[in-house]
Amino acid sequence: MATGYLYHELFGWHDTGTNAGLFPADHRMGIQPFQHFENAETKRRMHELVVVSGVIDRLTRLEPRKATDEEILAVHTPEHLARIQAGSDQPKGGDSGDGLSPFGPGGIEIGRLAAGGMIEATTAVVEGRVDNAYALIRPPGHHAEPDLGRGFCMFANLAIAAQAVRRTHGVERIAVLDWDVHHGNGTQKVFWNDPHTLTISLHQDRVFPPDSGLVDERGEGAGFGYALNVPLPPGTGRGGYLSAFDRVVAPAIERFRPDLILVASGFDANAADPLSRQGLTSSTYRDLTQRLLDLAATHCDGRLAMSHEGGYNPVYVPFCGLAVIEALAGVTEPLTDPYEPIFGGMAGLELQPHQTSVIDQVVPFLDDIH
Ligand SMILES: O=C(CCC1CCCC1)NO
Ligand SMILES: [Zn+2]
Repeated sequence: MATGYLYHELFGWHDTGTNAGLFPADHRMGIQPFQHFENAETKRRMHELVVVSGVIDRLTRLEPRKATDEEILAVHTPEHLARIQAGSDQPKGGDSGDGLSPFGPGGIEIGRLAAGGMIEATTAVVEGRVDNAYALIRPPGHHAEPDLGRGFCMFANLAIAAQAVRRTHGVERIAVLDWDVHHGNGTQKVFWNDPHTLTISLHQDRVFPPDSGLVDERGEGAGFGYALNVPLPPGTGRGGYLSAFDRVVAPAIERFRPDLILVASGFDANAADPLSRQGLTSSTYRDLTQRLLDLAATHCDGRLAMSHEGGYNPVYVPFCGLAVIEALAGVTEPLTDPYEPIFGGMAGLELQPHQTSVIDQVVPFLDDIH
């Protein structure tokens, strides 16, 4: 099993400042400066665990490149690209659009590298140079809409990669699973009218964007039925996620028969994340990945590529991310996650009736996938 792995030190230099990602320091309000939730540390620590664990030796190292204007404009508006460029030209940088997504001077170049990194990882999979791939990129992308960067995202990295391989390699049917704890609104919006791209988002109900990711968001026009949303209640753990996968994700992908599976891979559904209230541990991420590998093997010669998104606990995200990469690479003796007994041992992480009632609402929608 050849697994591609893409990371670059420049991803750690994407500068998100000290407003903690939400509010600028202001002593009059008691708000102290603190590094942005979306900071280099968590992703750098995940990379370092991939290296120190030795798993890096099992991977095929891929190199990012900068996405071109043409590749970015296949998804984004010229105005959005111009806004990012204008901010990047400022002495202190700018913001991707919503005021929560800052970047430093020259920041567009790192944004291009993130989007281009996912293009390279996805292309390597489509060309068969690797069986599957993980792009540990930054800034994240799944909230970025065609005309607006938001939720810490600058460019819609995964969507840009999907459109790029469509153009260069004629890939037709692409299934996207977003298991970041926040709704994949950007990816959904890009493909809202597109029956050739199935977007499935498993997320905490109305956590972010607060008015987004409801079960009745199903796509429009020819794309109706090709957007699926499973807004899981706060506190959902292993049982709810595996049930959502087995009852919604797997049958949807089986009906859709993709040529390629992409994952917006955020780890902020982990049980110790500051920006959500779910209860996942590394073993569930590993099991979700194995399930995807089985589906990819059955439907699209194993073609599976993952784009890193959120995840904000610098101690635990590395273990969750490593578990995914170990599964992709077919590691048979994975590193023990020391936190699994603590975080996975909490009460109530098995499937709950109120979680089943959400999943039950989505299952009938599978009939609209052809
Ligand atoms: O991880 C994220 C960012 C979520 C934050 C954006 C503003 C408040 C919550 N999205 O996947
Ligand atoms: Zn997130």
